[in-house]
Amino acid sequence: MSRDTPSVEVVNLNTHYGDRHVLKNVSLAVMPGEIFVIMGGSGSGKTTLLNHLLGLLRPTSGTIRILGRDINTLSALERQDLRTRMGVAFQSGALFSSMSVGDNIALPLREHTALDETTIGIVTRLKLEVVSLAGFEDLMPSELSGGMIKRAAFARAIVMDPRLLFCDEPSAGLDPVVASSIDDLILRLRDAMGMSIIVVTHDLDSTFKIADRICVLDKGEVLALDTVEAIKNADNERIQNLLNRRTEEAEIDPDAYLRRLLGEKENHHDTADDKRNGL
Ligand SMILES: Nc1ncnc2c1ncn2[C@@H]1O[C@H](COP(=O)(O)OP(=O)(O)OP(=O)(O)O)[C@@H](O)[C@H]1O
Repeated sequence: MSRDTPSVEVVNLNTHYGDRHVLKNVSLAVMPGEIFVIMGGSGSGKTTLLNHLLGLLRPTSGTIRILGRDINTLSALERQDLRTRMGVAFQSGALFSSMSVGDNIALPLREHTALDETTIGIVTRLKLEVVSLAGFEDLMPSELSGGMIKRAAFARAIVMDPRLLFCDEPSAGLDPVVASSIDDLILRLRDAMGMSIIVVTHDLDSTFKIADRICVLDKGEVLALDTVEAIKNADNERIQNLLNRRTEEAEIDPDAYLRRLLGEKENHHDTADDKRNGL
């Protein structure tokens, strides 16, 4: 495969759930070494598109080529071979709770390679080091923090040195500092391993930090596909609405929100009115 062959190429993809048309003529191409972010509001079709790229759904019409192969024409064996060149870091981490971190990460090597246990141990420890979890192989997933679980999921996703890495909502459920460190990890993985990385997210801060290009989905359509700068400066009203939604959310005062949820009244003791009223 040449450097000019897209790692992922989607042409005129259409999907229906029953009568519902959920992906409408979606076309895109992800180039080698590119971090490509699929973003959009809830229900815009991000997960459906990701599931297509992973070969988990069949489209109503359209073509999907992964690493140069049309995934809907592959035999079961060819499909399995292709899967070994794709890594997936799921939203929840999806580690097996009954296995140690090291065994979770070694699993793809044990299932898909003939490597001996010594080599598997070395590769596992190397990948843990890449995600800054060196020395954690004997812990159980329940002993890890949310951010560490995501890191371990990344270690497992890259253990076979994939050409293509998929990340589903990598920053979901993390506080901003930990989320930002996961963004740094994604950038570092791309720079160190040169793979294409496809990230599905609705986190705008993360998108703007890591993306080479952004595909904005809206109601199943590609609303825009461009660089960070171009998306930020787009004068399309629907894109601006998506970007502004973040601004509105960021303006919510978390303490006031919590007080409202608890049914507490606003505290007026320091207001000018209270002082005037002698309170
Ligand atoms: N299995 C299903 N059967 C029927 N409709 C579905 C199914 N899965 C998703 N949908 C619908 O398809 C549309 C796209 O859903 P999808 O989950 O791909 O969106 P999304 O962008 O990933 O949303 P979110 O960010 O909330 O996860 C939505 O209207 C959703 O209700």
